[in-house]
Amino acid sequence: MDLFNPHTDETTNLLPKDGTVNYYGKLFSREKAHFYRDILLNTIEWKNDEAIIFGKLILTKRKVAWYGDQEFEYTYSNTTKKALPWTKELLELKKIIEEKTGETFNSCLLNLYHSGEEGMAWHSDAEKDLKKNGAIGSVSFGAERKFAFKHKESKETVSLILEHGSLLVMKDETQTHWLHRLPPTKTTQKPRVNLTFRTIDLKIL
Ligand SMILES: O=C(O)CCC(=O)C(=O)O
Ligand SMILES: [Fe+2]
Repeated sequence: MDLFNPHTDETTNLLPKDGTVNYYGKLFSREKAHFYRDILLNTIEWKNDEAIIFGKLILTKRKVAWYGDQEFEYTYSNTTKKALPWTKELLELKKIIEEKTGETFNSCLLNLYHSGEEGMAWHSDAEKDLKKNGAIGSVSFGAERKFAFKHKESKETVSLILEHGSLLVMKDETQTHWLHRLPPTKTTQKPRVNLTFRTIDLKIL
């Protein structure tokens, strides 16, 4: 199913069952979105992501960065990362997303896709350090890209386009029952910056 339904808004659950995904559309004017895209490209400490797969250290083309309230250590893909302190713009964005969604976040994982050739494979964000069923606020700047969900059992899919300056929220049981991915595409050579605001569960650290 493709969701290009003009009647959906941020109160519409895009998933038919087993989780909640809300698309808020563009939160920023074109100018403001350009401003955040450029400042994030230039001020974030981007690094190629490291993963250990079958015992081998792999470096991704995509770049990542992790920021948070304190120096949390966060483990995924068998590697441990330490959060950097918030930058001015990340704190501004965190506040805007918290006010929009009524949720709170204590960390943010950022992804930089240099062009449409780079994407992210099917996965769910249910690492043990993340608050269970906590909301994830995903903000996109730069190239518009398709984003897709696939139910783990029924294999149903739902997809949408993430626009420049937009917000998507995944919450409730979404990570337990659905995978998501950012498919690679030949339709753009332009970069995209994605921010996923998350809550690390401090009780288990
Ligand atoms: O780039 C995106 O929109 C999604 C990134 C993502 O799924 C993740 O960082 O876990
Ligand atoms: Fe994800």
